Amino acid sequence: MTAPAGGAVAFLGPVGTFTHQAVLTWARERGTLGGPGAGSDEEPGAGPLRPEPLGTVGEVHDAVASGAADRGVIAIESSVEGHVVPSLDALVGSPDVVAVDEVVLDVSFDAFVRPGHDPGALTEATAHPHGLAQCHRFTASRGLRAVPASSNAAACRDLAGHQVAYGPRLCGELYGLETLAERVEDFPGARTRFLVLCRRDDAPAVLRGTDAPAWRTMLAVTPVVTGPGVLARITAAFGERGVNMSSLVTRPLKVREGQYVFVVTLDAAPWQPGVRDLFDDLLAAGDSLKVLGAYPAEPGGRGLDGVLPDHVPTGGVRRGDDAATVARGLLW
Ligand SMILES: O=C(O)C(=O)Cc1ccccc1
Repeated sequence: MTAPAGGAVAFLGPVGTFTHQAVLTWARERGTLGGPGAGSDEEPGAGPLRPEPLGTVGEVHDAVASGAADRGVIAIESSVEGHVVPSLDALVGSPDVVAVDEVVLDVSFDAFVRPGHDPGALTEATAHPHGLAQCHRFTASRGLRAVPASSNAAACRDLAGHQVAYGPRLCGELYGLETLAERVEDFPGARTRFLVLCRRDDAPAVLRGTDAPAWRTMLAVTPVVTGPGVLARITAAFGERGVNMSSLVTRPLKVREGQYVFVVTLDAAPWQPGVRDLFDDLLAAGDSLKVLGAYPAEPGGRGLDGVLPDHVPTGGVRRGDDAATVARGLLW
């Protein structure tokens, strides 16, 4: 896929968010970059693709849906915190916007303070909710109160003298801040996946112009008739058609308690063998389906080595454990 020449790319701003870095990475990998906001990543002779910082993920969706932006980039999933729920719900709820590409970034947070701050007067830590969640230990060790911000860069830009902000290293320089500590995240090596959005009506042409060895599809499956075994029926259909499911997330339909949409990621494109048959099986069973995105799969794939015994939740039990351990893990 190439980035659209001359197009605006909307992202969660202000300048300096991780999402901004995702835009720059995507433009470098797939196409061209230039114009205001491109900063030091502007390449000589590159075409004028314009990063456009917006205030919220909702505004990014609206800009893409209305045509004000050619593409939008949103953070969708962290390897530590899981899905960015407002981004996921916006995609599930949008009739006009779909994902056509993916960018994955390493994410590390530095802790910033205002120059000249009183060290004894620091009472709050501020960042995007995912930033706060990923730096929980630092916040707790300093006895700070967590205050959510619309983005990590917004927290840095608007930092008050009694606050510590968590954000990308670049934000220190951008917003004239002092670095209190580097790499303050609880789990080093965290990665965040970002999706590149375009208008649903433009997606088939964009995807036809994309050459990739492997694909993923994000699909919303809503069983209209619920009852025992519904999820088993859906997962069995995947097995019967030989389509691998690499992620399954449940989100409430919001209109009525106890009703859910399943957001499934499958390791194939909608046009690949078996997938259309799978969709037909689910439609025949009465499910409502919506493809939320189709994009080239990250090289190497995910979880192919299996889950290491040390990495399963502590207190979980397995075949071969003694009876007392099993009884404790399963409660009886
Ligand atoms: O706030 C930011 O910098 C974002 O781009 C959203 C986000 C928050 C936490 C991890 C990755 C992206």
